Amino acid sequence: MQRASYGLAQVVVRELKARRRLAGAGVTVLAGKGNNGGDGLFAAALLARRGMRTTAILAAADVHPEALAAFTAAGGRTFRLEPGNAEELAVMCAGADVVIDALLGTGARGGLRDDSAELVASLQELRPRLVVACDLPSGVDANTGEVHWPVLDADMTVTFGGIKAGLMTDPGEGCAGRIELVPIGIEEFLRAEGPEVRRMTALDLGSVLPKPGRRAHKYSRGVLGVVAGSPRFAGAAVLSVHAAALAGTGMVRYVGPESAAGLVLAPTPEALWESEDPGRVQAWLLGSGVDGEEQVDRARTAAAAALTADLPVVADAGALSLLPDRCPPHWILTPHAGELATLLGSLPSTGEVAVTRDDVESRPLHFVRQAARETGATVLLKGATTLVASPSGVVFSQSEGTAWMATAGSGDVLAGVLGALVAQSAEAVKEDDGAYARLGLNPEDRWAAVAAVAASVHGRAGVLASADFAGGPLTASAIMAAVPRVIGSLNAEYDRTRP
Ligand SMILES: NC(=O)C1=CN([C@@H]2O[C@H](COP(=O)(O)OP(=O)(O)OC[C@H]3O[C@@H](n4cnc5c(N)ncnc54)[C@H](OP(=O)(O)O)[C@@H]3O)[C@@H](O)[C@H]2O)[C@@H](O)CC1
Ligand SMILES: [K+]
Repeated sequence: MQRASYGLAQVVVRELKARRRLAGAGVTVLAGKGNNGGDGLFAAALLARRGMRTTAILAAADVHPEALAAFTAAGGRTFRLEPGNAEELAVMCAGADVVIDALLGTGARGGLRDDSAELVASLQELRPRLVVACDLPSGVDANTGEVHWPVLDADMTVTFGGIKAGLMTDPGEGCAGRIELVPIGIEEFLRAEGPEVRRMTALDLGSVLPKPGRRAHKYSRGVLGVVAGSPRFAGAAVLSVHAAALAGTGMVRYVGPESAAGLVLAPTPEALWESEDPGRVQAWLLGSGVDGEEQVDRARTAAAAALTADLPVVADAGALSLLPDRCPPHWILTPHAGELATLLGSLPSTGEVAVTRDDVESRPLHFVRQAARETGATVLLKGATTLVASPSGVVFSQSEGTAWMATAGSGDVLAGVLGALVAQSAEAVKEDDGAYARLGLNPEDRWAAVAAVAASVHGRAGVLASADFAGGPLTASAIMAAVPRVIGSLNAEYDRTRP
């Protein structure tokens, strides 16, 4: 607890310094009855000893006694939250340079209640200057990221020992701001337990991104068959094929109507076109923009061929309705929240209970796991934070992108990047001592890692492309154009820093 509160106080000092508000700063801590409130009060005591004006709002009759004693001994003022004074206290809190939210931590059941809920709802409206959440924003479920409103949106969350699953999963992640991890000595234990939700670091990405050997040729580097687009939605095929080519696959074979093929080949003359059977491929990308009987038939034929030949498949958009009864883990589905709701509704186990887009957005971790478990496929759920679940329950969370990426065609680019990585990675995933095995993943969970790599590369490409425009808006084409630079810099960083 001392390490946690010391780490919290240090981060607050650093943050105030960066904002040039350190001298004589006003600090208010909202303290609940558990150890989270204790951490907040001990941290505020340290800040009081540095000369800051510290105030505690005590949200329970019996807060952590030692922490409260330390706080008052350091000169902190206390106010008790009582029926009827929440609004008045909220106005007072809003004037502070920093508000520390230490109402509820990992021991919470449900969300803020009664007066605490009223205080936080009022304070949220008043938009305090700087909010730092202690361990996690109060009201966010540490294990699932599900949120019991109201929650005070944090600018940053100082979390202890390990990054909780709920801070890597929306909607919780959306309330947490920047995450700062403070080690408290339990990290080895947590590592042994294995993380609930994983996140690929730049080093992880560099270790698994496919790199051609000296004797590589286009066939050895992975041939991707693509059934995408249609006369009506030709753009989806144009984008996914070009993105796949940029993400380093040896060759793309496009299967579709001649009218779409003309458009596809114009920006990507490297691709080959077949109206029907494309010959040998290492993987398939099915679905983006597939529409109309003929193109749906091509996607269905390719899906059946993939199943027979045991080839990996990326199933996007239209192909989500062409799945076999049971998919293998090397089928990677890429729905957004609305498509996942539809998919879940079509499964026998959930068909009785309608799942809506809102349900998926409120409980993405729950539903992505359910979809993977029940389809047998690896499921990548697109969103501000992209979650990837393997059928065994292993989950990756990647959140590198920017909100500007919520633009038409962005998902087609992701599908193309993922298709390219899948076509190139099929051999590496099978190796017992290869890069994926070194991540400590069982073979069936490695496809989720491949999908997480694609999500991360896509997100990083969006950020890089937006930076080219001083952080401005993006098109899908701009995201796509940045993909080779992202792959190049991740590989270079890995070569520079690998163990
Ligand atoms: N674990 C570790 O190794 C370390 C943990 N550390 C810290 O401890 C924190 C966890 O502390 P914690 O277990 O005391 O939980 P926390 O959330 O502060 O309080 C829960 C209490 O509040 C109550 N309560 C429950 N729900 C409620 C609700 N909805 N609304 C109102 N009240 C509610 C409930 O009491 P009850 O209602 O059952 O009487 C319960 O007693 C963790 O986040 C981190 O900050 C660090 O110091 C480093 C090491
Ligand atoms: K908290």
